[in-house]
Amino acid sequence: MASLSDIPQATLIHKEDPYAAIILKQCRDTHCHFCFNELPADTVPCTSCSVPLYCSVQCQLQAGGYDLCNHLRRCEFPENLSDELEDYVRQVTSVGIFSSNNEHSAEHRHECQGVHWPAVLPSDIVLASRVMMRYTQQQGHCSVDFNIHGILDLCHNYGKLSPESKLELHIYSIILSYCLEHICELKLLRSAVIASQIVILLSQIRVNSMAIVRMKIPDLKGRLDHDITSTVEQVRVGQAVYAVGSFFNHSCQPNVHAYFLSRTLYVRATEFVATGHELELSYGPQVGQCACKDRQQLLKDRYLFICQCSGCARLNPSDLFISAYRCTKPNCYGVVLDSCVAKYEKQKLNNSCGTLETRRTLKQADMLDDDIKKVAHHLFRQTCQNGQCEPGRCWSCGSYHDIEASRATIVKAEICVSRLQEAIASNGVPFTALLDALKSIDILRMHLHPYNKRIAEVEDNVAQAFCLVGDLQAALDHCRASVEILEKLYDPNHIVIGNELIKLVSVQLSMGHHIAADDMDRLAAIFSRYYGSHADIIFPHLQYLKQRNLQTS
Ligand SMILES: C[S@@+](CC[C@H](N)C(=O)[O-])C[C@H]1O[C@@H](n2cnc3c(N)ncnc32)[C@H](O)[C@@H]1O
Repeated sequence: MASLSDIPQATLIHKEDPYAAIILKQCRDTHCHFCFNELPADTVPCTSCSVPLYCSVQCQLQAGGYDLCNHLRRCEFPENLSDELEDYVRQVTSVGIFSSNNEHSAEHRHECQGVHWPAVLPSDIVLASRVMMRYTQQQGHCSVDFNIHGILDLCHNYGKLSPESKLELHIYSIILSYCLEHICELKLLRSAVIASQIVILLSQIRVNSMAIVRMKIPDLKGRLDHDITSTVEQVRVGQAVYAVGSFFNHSCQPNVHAYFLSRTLYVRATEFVATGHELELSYGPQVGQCACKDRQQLLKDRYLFICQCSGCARLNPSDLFISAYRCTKPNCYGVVLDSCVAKYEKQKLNNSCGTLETRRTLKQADMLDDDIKKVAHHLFRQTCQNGQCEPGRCWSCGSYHDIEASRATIVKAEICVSRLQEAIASNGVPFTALLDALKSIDILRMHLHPYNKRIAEVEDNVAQAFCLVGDLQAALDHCRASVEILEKLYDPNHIVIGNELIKLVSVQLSMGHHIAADDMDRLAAIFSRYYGSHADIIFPHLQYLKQRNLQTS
């Protein structure tokens, strides 16, 4: 997926409804089975089987239960339909919701009649059935003798699956073809061939389906501002296949951001993208979130590919800092890496620039970030080859750091951090737990690089604890200390920084401080870069903070 023209930052570049979607099992009682929004108190069940719950009649109609579909196909309206609803039904049927070649298909229809597939079968298996049924509904016939894996024409990774996973797919394929033939009365011609094609469809769905997420934000009214220091959380509510959205590759430093309103996928450019450049979103891990080796491992385990994005291929400061130890020499900012991280980072250098000789001739120093020059000075010298960039050696001055001894000390310090986390979870923080955690931060800072992510995490925990005990000034100081580190690990305009700024701003408002217009503008700019005008819908607390700030001024 590459840009055909220059794309300005924050531009909405893609909007798409899913080809097929399904609610996750754990959300069946809490979220609408069609739009995936939270269910209101008055839920609307399916008219035929009462199993799926919807937030409104509109969603119920669009999902299309068996009876409803049959009535509407015959242009009859169920007797108990109100005038208002009848109007709505006329409207949706006239735009083709239940006609052939429709935009939305009646995705629940074939699962209605008490069969209840989504409660029994794994989500991706139900998704496969929905893909096939939608295709046959569009084609207007009830037999299948075609290229099932050609319906979506997406890539798959069947060849890379373990024998156990392959066997599992074959078993589910047989179950699915049996269900489609015997329950949905779908005629699967040449069923042995069809079963093997369903296997490929299933592996396509495993590679290409996306998790639909919602932001979990509590009602802020009546709560203290500093109560929202740790509240923004992404919750997976559904799984869906988007025919075009599936073509975006992954990058650990993405230039586009995907989010959802109802079940619609939105993709927005988070930076300027020049003509011809690849448009890449993140499937999960990102630079700044975890070390390169952990990102690679996660993508390999979950998606079975070795990530070749620019974030993993090129040296970047974040990957050097994120798990580094500090140099023993005072005032030296050099990174000290353990053997595993050092191996990865040196490999990147070799991949991008070849031999040391080439590196010198390429004037590598000009190509690298200033931060890298500061913390890994030896990358530009021959001494790197002679052991200065070995594990345990500072990559800037070459001093030796006993990593094993540091690890042992850190393990002890972490015990106090765990105690503090437990106290936060139980909403009661004893003073001694807080004091011990403060000592732990000092120990971490003595052994870890100043931009090591663990320090940011512990600073954040301590900020939360100070909020709970009501010492907001201390909370603010620790929150700032955490943000300062995160700004070194992520782009300063990354959404993660936006979320951290919300915490900072809300603590400041609780203290009665007025927030500088610059800070509010920065916050708004970050959120609109990722969510455009949808930011206020998805994050209602942004508006709340703006109003509170006006009241404070
Ligand atoms: C959802 S598809 C993306 C579109 C796919 N590249 C195509 O041409 O249809 C996901 C697959 O693309 C490949 N892929 C995506 N991002 C990648 C990356 N950063 N490095 C290597 N392979 C990647 C992997 O094979 C992965 O299983």
